[in-house]
Amino acid sequence: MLRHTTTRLLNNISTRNAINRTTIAAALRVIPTRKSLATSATKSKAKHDEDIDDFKLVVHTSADSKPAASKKTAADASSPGSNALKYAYQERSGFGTRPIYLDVQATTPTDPRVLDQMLKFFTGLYGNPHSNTHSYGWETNNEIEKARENVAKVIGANPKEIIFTSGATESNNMALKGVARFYKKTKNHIITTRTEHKCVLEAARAMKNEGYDITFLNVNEQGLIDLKELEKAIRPETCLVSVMAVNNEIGVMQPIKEIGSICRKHKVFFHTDAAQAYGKIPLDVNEMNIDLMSVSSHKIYGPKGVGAIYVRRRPRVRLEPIISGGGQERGLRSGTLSPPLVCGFGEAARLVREEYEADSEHIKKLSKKLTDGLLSIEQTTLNGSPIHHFPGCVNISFAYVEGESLLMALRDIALSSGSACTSASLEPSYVLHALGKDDALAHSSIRFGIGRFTTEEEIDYVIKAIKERVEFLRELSPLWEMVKEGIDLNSIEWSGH
Ligand SMILES: Cc1ncc(COP(=O)(O)O)c(C=O)c1O
Ligand code: FES
Repeated sequence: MLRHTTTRLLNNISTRNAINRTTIAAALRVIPTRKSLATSATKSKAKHDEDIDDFKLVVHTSADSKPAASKKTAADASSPGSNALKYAYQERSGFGTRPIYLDVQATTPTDPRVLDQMLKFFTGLYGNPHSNTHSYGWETNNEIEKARENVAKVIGANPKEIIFTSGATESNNMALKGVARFYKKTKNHIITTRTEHKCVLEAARAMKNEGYDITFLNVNEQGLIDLKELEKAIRPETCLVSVMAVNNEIGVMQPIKEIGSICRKHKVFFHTDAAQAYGKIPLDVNEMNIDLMSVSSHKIYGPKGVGAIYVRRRPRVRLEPIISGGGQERGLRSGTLSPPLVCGFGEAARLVREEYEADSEHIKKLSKKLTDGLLSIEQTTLNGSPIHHFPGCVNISFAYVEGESLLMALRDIALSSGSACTSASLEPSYVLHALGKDDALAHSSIRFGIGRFTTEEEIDYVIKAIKERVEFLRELSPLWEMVKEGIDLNSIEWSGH
């Protein structure tokens, strides 16, 4: 019955068949008809009807309610394209019109096949997987162990080395705090980098407050650490090196295998935050000498609120648990597991292996198209190494355009700047700063995330929309006017007030 509901929701896609990403993407969204758009425009109907033949891109955004506003906006500069989609999509899921989703580093949509696997745990299979005195417990536990195997296979690990957690944030905290606390009698030094995710930086800061010494490695202008600097930083009292595999803001891939061999040579444990890398780039814990790895389900089309930490058994890594209790998960993470989440994660992990080639090829192709399209706009730069780079994360600076204004003008595309506009703080991205970008450039940078369900039509639309809106915003900028006149802005002495 529930399976039927999901299936109906998915517009009769047989979720057991091999994936057809276009079919699934199309089932999740439908291009709005003129009629539906016309009814959504409540005000100035006459004006709207008049405009209906040259729809403004903005009418499909959250600004839908005021499509006929007289004030000229950046989006007014845009007009429908030829190859590109005419409009951002509308979802059929009952959540109204939505922008195109290009924020897959924040989270990915749940794959319908994952949801199908999860539903049975809310109905028949409700046993506690840790109950070992009856079949309710055994049957759920069997499913959990299948999930563990699927999660382990992606990185060449033994299933016994996988500990389920609530996500990569918890796993990162376990690695940094757990290892450091376990070895505190003899070791008190942790090495990490300046471009880690906040949860690693904050966990490191917490350990500093507990008296540990922390080295934050710098990165070069490409976003890469220097291996010699890493080797020099290792001391006899270093307990852990933690370096992320793929950066969430700029997609830069650190040389994980080389870092692993340096750490092994010096007998220091190596942890990597692979939240953005797991299932997306090749990772093998043995080949790369990785001792601990954090992964997250919702970055690979699985449910949110679940993840795992890989903890090597030989040579054994010891860590002090941060959650105490009934001793589940080898005593490292107490608490009853959530079977729907864990098994959804397991199915997502099975699918990333099965779809690896197709996903990688799809993402690479769309990424090239997007990058080429956006870099053809003058005065734009790709942030981070173009070579050591996961193509599904493209971060571009648009000089002389304020990031906030650009995001405002792009409300029909769900994007993130990784800077002030998307967070409560007013600081530009610390990651771009670490690469040596100045405030202005860091402020004009946008991250584009491409995933399994992104379509070529969406990319065509995005390229066109960005070109038009960057041009429009630059036309409003006195700085841009000066640049066009050939004035060297660095030669100007600005008067202070
Ligand atoms: C690199 C990185 N580490 C950790 C996390 C946190 O993952 P989770 O949401 O599973 O806690 C994220 C997610 O934003 C991430 O991108
Ligand atoms: S304040 Fe938003 S990008 Fe600078």
